[in-house]
Amino acid sequence: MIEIRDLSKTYNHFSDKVKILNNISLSIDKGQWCTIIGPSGTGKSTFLNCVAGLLQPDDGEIIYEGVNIYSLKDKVKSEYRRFNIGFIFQDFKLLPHYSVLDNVALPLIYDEPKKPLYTKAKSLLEMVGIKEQIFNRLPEALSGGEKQRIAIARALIANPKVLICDEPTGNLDINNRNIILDLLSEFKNSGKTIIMVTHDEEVANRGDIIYKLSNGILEERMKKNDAFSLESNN
Ligand SMILES: Nc1ncnc2c1ncn2[C@@H]1O[C@H](COP(=O)(O)OP(=O)(O)OP(=O)(O)O)[C@@H](O)[C@H]1O
Repeated sequence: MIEIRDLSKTYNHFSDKVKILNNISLSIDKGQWCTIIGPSGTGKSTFLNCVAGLLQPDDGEIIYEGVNIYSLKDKVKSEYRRFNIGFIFQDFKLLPHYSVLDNVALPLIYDEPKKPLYTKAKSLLEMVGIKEQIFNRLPEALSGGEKQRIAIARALIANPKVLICDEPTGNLDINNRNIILDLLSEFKNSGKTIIMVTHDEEVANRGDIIYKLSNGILEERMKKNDAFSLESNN
């Protein structure tokens, strides 16, 4: 279970202060797939970054199974995140000087023996539909969709309990999108938790619960067949 309590975040733009998240409280059950939608610039990535322990909120607590991550020292927090929380960034954040295979293996390079780690990395890459021919390429020689799938494989390498995804299918064609959605469904069915931001209605409807972020507040939305269209909300 993830408890988000009274989460607030303000950005400063010179003398202006803009409140992006306004006292958000939310519980996400273990094994739940929670989707967040909302117009561009409303703070969805900010919310995910705060929840993942990557961006210190101004106020509030983020509690993973009793662990308040912002009360941990930086090093302990990074370790906690590394083994419990997988994060798929909207802009992938692949390391430019490392190969596809190294990018996927790197999170655990100091923790696991190299041979089984690389075997696991290869099998994850195959699961997301990346062919062996590009395992040794650098990220600059990849398409957006390939980068996105590699970022997904990297997020899964440590077998995290929670996967936080910022538009994980935004660059994918329908076939690859469906491969990733099936993989995420499998992840969820094994008791893991997903928190995902998306602009794609079909992707949003794969979640158990949908929230819309606007004006700093999260509101629960009805799912497909309940007379709402994400188009009109974005
Ligand atoms: N580090 C920062 N400093 C100041 N303002 C920021 C910072 N990061 C984001 N913002 C602003 O905060 C607002 C929310 O940004 P955020 O990226 O969280 O939105 P979003 O809902 O994820 O957008 P999108 O759907 O376009 O990805 C935007 O107006 C953005 O310009």
